[in-house]
Amino acid sequence: MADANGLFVSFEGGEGAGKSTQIRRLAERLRARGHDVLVTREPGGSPGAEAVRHVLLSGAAEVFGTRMEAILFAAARNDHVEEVIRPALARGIIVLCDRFMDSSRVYQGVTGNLEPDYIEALQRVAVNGVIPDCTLILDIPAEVGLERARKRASAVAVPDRFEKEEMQTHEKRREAFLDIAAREPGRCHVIDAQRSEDEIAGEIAGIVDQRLGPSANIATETPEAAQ
Ligand SMILES: Nc1ncnc2c1ncn2[C@@H]1O[C@H](COP(=O)(O)OP(=O)(O)OP(=O)(O)O)[C@@H](O)[C@H]1O
Ligand SMILES: Cc1cn([C@H]2C[C@H](O)[C@@H](COP(=O)(O)O)O2)c(=O)[nH]c1=O
Repeated sequence: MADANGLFVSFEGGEGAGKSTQIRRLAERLRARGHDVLVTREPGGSPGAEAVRHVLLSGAAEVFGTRMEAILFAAARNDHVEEVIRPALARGIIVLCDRFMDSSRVYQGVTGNLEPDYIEALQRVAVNGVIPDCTLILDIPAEVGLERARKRASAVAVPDRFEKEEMQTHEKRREAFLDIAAREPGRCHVIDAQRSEDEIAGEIAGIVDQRLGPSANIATETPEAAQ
């Protein structure tokens, strides 16, 4: 479990599901309520892991075998955990992470055809006990998510090498995220990501407030603010 008083929330789902959008909105909401929030992402989130991200998402990684790729994702994750996430949680910070270990289970494990035992062993080393308290799986048909990602890419960036894969592969990933949610209902919440941004943000706010309990609204805990 996560350390000390912080809360560790990961966001998972296919390309263009709306993870970054919802992380931004949740961070704004939590900060407005007096919380200290860290927004981070994977692969990346620490200087070392960002360097690995650059390689993994570029054409250079096309010559890597799936095992090498999985090990690199795990190495980047361990650096991110030890350098950034664990220290933040120990200071009571709420950590919102765009993708985490479930992405490796799905992308390298299920669609990369790696044995579940191999992926799980790598994840144990990578996370070293730091498991999200709550994982929000943004669920959307692959076609809809990719269309969103394509529109965004034409405005800001080129698609990464994972976004270019077959539709069938993306659909298989959607099912794999749903399987994880079914196996770990205490940690995972499936969010229907085809709705409006406001509707999704409202549902996520409710889930996270519940996880935070009585401390959900620090800003209104002073007698003056409560009036
Ligand atoms: N609920 C929504 N309805 C319609 N469009 C949305 C919604 N949420 C996000 N978008 C738009 O879809 C695009 C993808 O959203 P976003 O970048 O948040 O997704 P993501 O899951 O982080 O994607 P990726 O995993 O590919 O980085 C953006 O242009 C965003 O503005
Ligand atoms: C953490 C993680 C990520 N991936 C893949 C999934 C995406 O296609 C990219 C990240 O791009 P994003 O725009 O930042 O979502 O990397 C993966 O294959 N395995 C992982 O563990």
